[in-house]
Parts: sequence; C-alpha cells; structure tokens
Amino acid sequence: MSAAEQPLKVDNTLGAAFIGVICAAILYGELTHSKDVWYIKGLVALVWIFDTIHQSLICHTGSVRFNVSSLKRLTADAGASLFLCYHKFQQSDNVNSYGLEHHRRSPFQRSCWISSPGLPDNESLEMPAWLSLSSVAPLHSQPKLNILAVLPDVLIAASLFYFLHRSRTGFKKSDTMITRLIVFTVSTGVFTSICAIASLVSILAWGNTLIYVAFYFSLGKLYSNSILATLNARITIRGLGEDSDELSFSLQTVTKSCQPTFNTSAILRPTNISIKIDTTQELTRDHNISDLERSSLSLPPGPAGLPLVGNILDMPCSKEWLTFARWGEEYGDICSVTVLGQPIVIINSARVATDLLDKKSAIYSDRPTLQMAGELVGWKNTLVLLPYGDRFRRYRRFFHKLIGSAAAMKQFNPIEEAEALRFLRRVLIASRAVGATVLRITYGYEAQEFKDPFVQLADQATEQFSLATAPGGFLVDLIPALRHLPLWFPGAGFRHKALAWGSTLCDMVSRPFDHVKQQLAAGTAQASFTSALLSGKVLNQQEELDIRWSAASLYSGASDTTVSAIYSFFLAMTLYPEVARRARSELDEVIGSDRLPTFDDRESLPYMNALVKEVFRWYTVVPAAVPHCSTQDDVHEGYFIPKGTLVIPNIWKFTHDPRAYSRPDEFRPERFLASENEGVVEQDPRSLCFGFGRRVCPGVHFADASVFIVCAMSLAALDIDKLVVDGVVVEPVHEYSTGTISRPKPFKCSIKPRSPRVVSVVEAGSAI
Ligand code: HEM
Repeated sequence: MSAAEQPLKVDNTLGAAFIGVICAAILYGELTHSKDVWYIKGLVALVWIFDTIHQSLICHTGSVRFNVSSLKRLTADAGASLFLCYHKFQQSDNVNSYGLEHHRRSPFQRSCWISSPGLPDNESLEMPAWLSLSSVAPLHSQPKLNILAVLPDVLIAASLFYFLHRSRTGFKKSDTMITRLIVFTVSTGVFTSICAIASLVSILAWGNTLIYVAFYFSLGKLYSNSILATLNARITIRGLGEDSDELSFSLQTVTKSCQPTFNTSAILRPTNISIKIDTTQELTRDHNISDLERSSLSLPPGPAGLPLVGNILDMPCSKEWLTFARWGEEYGDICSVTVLGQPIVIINSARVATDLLDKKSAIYSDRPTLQMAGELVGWKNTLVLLPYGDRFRRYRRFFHKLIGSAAAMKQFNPIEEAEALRFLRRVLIASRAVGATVLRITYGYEAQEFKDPFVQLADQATEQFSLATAPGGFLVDLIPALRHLPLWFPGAGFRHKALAWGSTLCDMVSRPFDHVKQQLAAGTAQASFTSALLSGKVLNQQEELDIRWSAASLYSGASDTTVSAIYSFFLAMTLYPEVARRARSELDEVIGSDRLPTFDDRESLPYMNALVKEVFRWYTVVPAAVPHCSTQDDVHEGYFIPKGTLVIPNIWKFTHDPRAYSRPDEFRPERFLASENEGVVEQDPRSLCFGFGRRVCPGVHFADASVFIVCAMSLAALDIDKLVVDGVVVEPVHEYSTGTISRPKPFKCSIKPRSPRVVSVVEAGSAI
C-alpha cells in the first residue's frame, strides 16, 4: 500500500495543518480603491469573494477541533473572515493597489486573527472532530487528482516563459521589457508551482499525515495573490520602461485602428497592458536593419553553452588566440560565445575585422569595463581602457600631435638612434631590458644604464597590466559583484593583488610626471611628450590629469610591446641565421663597414624593411588584441550583434592565416619583396597587428621606428647565433607567454660583436 493509500493518522503532524491555516490567513488579502475600469474591479471583487469563502472554509476546518456544531462554526468563521476583510479595507490608504502591500505590513496581526475565532471556550482542547478526519481524508487518497492540479501550474509558467522568450524582437528596450515580464512570470508562477509540487510530494510521501495540509491550504491563496500581484505590478512594470523622451503605444490600440496612437501623458495611457516600443534613436538606428534580416536575427555561431552560465567552461585560460582560431575553423570567420549573459564575438579573418572594426568604427570603438585591471587596479584612466567619448578623443589628440605620423616621429629620430646605440652598449656589456627610449620620449628622462628605478617600475606595471587584462584571468571580470568582497574574506586574494598592483601603477604614473614638473619649474626640462603638453600653459585639474594619464598611456603602451618585438627579433635571428646573413650583407653593401645605420638609410634597405614587417607578423605581440565593445545594435553578415557585445579580433590568426601568408609559421622576409614574388607581395602586417578603427594603436609609427633602428643597428654590429655549450647546440625555446601583451619565453642565444672595432665605436657612442 502506498503512503497515499494508507488511512490518515492524526499524530504530531496536526501542527502542520495548523501552520497551513495560519499561512493561508497571512496570505489573505483585501480590496482597496482603484481607478481601474469596471471589469477589472469586478475581477478583483470576484477574487475576493472566492478568497473569503475559501478563507471561511479554512477557518472552519481549523476550528472543527472545537466541539461546536459545524454550521454554527462555519457561520462564525465566515463572519470572522469578512470582518478581517473589512478591517483591512478600512486600514488601506493605498488607492491604487490590491491587497498585497498590506499583507507585507502586518502578517502576524493576521495570524492572530485566524486563531481568535476558535478561542471562546475551553472546549478547544478536545479533538473528536479531527479524529473523525481519519475516516474521511478525501484529498490525500487522490494523488492523481493532485498531479493534475500541479501540471497546469508548471505548464502555464513554462509556456508563458517560452512564448515571451520567443517574442524577443531584437529591440533592446522591448527585450528588456520582455525580460522583466519573464522574471515576473517566473517569480509569481514559481511560488504556486513550488507550493503545488510540495503539496503533491507530501501527499505521495506522507499521505497518511497532515503535512500536505500546510501547503494545500496556502495554494488557493497563492493563486489569488498572483492575480492581485499581476494587477498591481502593471503600474510598476510600465513605469520601469518609461523615459520622458520616449513614446509608448498600446498593442490593443494598434490592432483596433491599425494606426499607433502615441501617448506621452500618463492620463491618456490606455488601461490594457501595453508594450513599450523603442523610439527615437533606436527606431532611426534599426530602420537600417531590414525585416528580412530581423527575422533571422541571431548571434554568430559558436560552441553550445550551458543554461545560465553559457560558455564559461569553454573559455580558455591561456593562449586564448589558439582556441579562438580553432573555433574559427569550426564555426567560420565570425563566431560567438556567451559568458554569463555577455555576448562575445570573435573575429578570425582580417577582412571581417576591417569590415566591422574599421568601416563601422563609429559603433565598435568602446571598451568593456574590466573589473580587475580597470576598476580595482586603476588602469581605467589610461587610454587603452578609456570608454569611447570626449576624454578618449582628448588623449588621442595629444598622441596624434606628437607621434601620430612618420613625419611627426622624425623629431624623435635622434633620440631613437642615441638610445639604440645605448641599447647596443648594454647588450655588449650585459644584456638589459629596454624601455629607456620611451622614457626619454615621454618624460625627457635619461635612464641609468643599470637598474633604473623608472624603467623597473614600467616593466613591473606593464607586466601586471598584462596579467590583469588577460581574458579569464580573474573571476571578478565575470562576476563584477565580487569586487565588493571585503579584504578579509576567504578568496579575496585578488583584492590584495589589486591593491599592490594599484600602488605600482600609481608610482608609475606619478613619479616620472612629477619629475618633469620639477624640471620645468627649474627650467631644465628636456623636450618630451609631457613637457610639450605642460610647458607655458595654465591648466586646470582635469587638464593636468588628462596629460598625466596620457603620458602614462604612452609610456606603458610603448615599453612592453616594443621590448617584446625586439626579443622576438633576436629569437628569429637565432632560428633563421640565413635571414640575418642576408640582412647584414645588405647593410654592408648600402652603409659600408664604417658606420652604423640611421633612419636616413631606411629607404635604401628593402630587405631590412621586409625583415621589420616580418618581425611584426611572425611574433604577434598583442595576439588577441584588446577587446572592443559595441555601442549600438548591429547586423553583420546576417548575424545580430547586440549593443554591449565584446568584439575580439584574433590578430594572431590574421597574421598566421595560410590564406593570407604562405607557410605562416616560418620567418621569411622575402614574402614582402615584390621582386621575389613576381610583383605580388603579401599583406603588410602593420595594418593588422596594431588593431583597428578608432582604437588603432596610436604608437604604430613609434613602434615601427624603434623596431627598425634597433634591428638595423643590432644586425650591423652583432653576430646572433644559437648557443653552443661543450660542442652541443642549445636549441632556443620558441614559445609565447600568456597575457594581453605576449613576449617570447626566455631563450638562450649567443650574441657577439661582429668585430673588435665595433665594440670600441659602440662604446664611444659615435659613428663607426
Ligand atoms: C610592437 C609594438 C606594438 C604593438 C604590436 C601594439 C599593438 C596594439 C594593439 C593591438 C592595440 C589595440 C588596438 C585596438 O584596440 O584595436 C594597441 C593599443 C594601444 N597602443 Fe599599441 N602596440 C605597440 C606599440 C605601442 C607603442 C610604441 C605605443 C606608444 C607610443 C602604444 C600605445 C598604445 C595605446 C595608448 C593603445 C590604446 C589605444 C586606444 O585604446 O585607443 N603601443 N596597441
């Protein structure tokens, strides 16, 4: 015999039935004034009448424990319920809502009310009527009936969810409204469904007890409350989507007249449920999207995700560009994933990147908010993470003025040459990191040969930037609320890290800048990006802040990237000695052996120029770029890209795409020489590896100049080979490091001066 088929036992679960009576009473609502039309008021009145009858019957069931005649009891309970209803009606001061507001105010009061009808005499301690239930128990013996009662609840909630979800339009605000309706449907449906399921489960599991009564009695109340909540919520939901500059019209009005009636006034608003239609900007924007396209709107294809969390588990933790490239092969040049509701579009072809990020740069030039790097560490003030807007434009203007073209960069050629020479000196004496050139151009500061504090600071800060911005590096980027975790909380290690990295960044931004200010005041400042922007001007706080952070953007943007390109040059020369030999012979031929190359020689060195292009292509310094963020909905190649989508151009793939570059993994500068390819050259990688659109790297001329002069001088002065230890050749490691800015992992090579004369000339810092 199943639990449900056993006779009812009146045991200590009697209390559960009493709880059910109390809960039902707590949920008992009341009628208040309303400005609604008569049939809505009628519906509410009907709900209240049935609710009151239901309440009376529940009170009656609860009070049959008293040895009073059933009829007398029922009358008393009905009276009590009506009195309760009237009492609440009197208390009401909210003229626009139904019941629920007041339930929230005094639930305990109501629970007292329900017990009061049963307290007039001492007979309450007698139990005969309850005991008689053991022979009746009609509900618990009908599990099928209860299953039938549960199913409609779940079905209604599920189908409402399904149909609302399907009616998404692609208009952001309409979709927001639909999402709200879904949330509302789920939250009202969820309570009744849970209660119905709990009732069913308790009947099936403990059918011979009174546990199910606790749920069963509350069920009817939840139904009536759902109706009242729906009516009440109309006003709030409508209000949430309301902005003064937007219009709404009722679907009912449209169907009747076939012509939308626009209302800006709340008084004229129709009383039926209306859907707000996005107007002004969104309509003008979306009219470009044809009906045909709209009917097939969907994000680009990509790996299937899980419910709610999406593709969170598919996201790579390291060398993301390789995973992105694999997705490109599987799903096409434009694919997408969604992580916790955030759509991410990944581009795997240079053509799509140009079409999207260059040609439509007006809507693809924002940056996402990066919680760890931007908000917690503080990089949000540097150009690379600045949102698209006025401040962004101001910074870009500064950059453009000083280093925005090859011609503008010419003023820094002497500095580049002098620093390349110093670099050679350092390489010959002891291998040291570079960064001095950029420090000199940004702040006019001449770095010390060894362990310069500013160079060390920049190295440290940019390495931390790379780690902080690496996709998937920190959970807080996916769950922004985590940034509010208190420092002492377990797992808040990232916050301690952010504080430490923030202080490095602060030093990197302030110390060299303050140094320039001091020098300007003393009249000893050298020409530099910062001194040019500061000198002779009276600046307000904001203007000074912009210059301070622009200088830091230049300094941080240039140091690690250029260093990485130079490391990869040394790696390539170690791995491809024939390339180095050919470049050297061109240098010897054009320059002779009496001096080092300068910028003036550049045009006469075609192979050297091709070699520089290949350095940028072969080792992709910023392989997965810096994500762009779209500021408007868009349709591209038949795919819908909603506003706020992260767009990642997979630069590594562009520069290693066999469709564009033959044998892409090999270092072959001749691919860029027309004379060796029947007049056809492969695409200049500098149009790809510095990014796209309005976010294109502002340091492209700077980087190109720095890499050229260091490569040319190094080849003219140095022999770079594989290391040989005890007659055994040590193969250099050829691997990328992970992070936004990637550099070759440490490798061993042999660097020697080409001749004894080179050493003395380099050390003397003069022409050979
Ligand atoms: C090998 C050298 C370099 C490479 C490969 C490189 C690459 C890049 C890339 C891919 C971006 C992102 C572009 C986008 O979002 O579409 C970028 C941004 C940036 N780069 Fe470079 N860069 C290099 C050197 C430099 C130098 C020398 C400077 C400074 C003089 C610099 C300053 C910046 C800045 C400030 C940004 C942010 C621009 C913005 O968000 O508007 N970079 N770089």
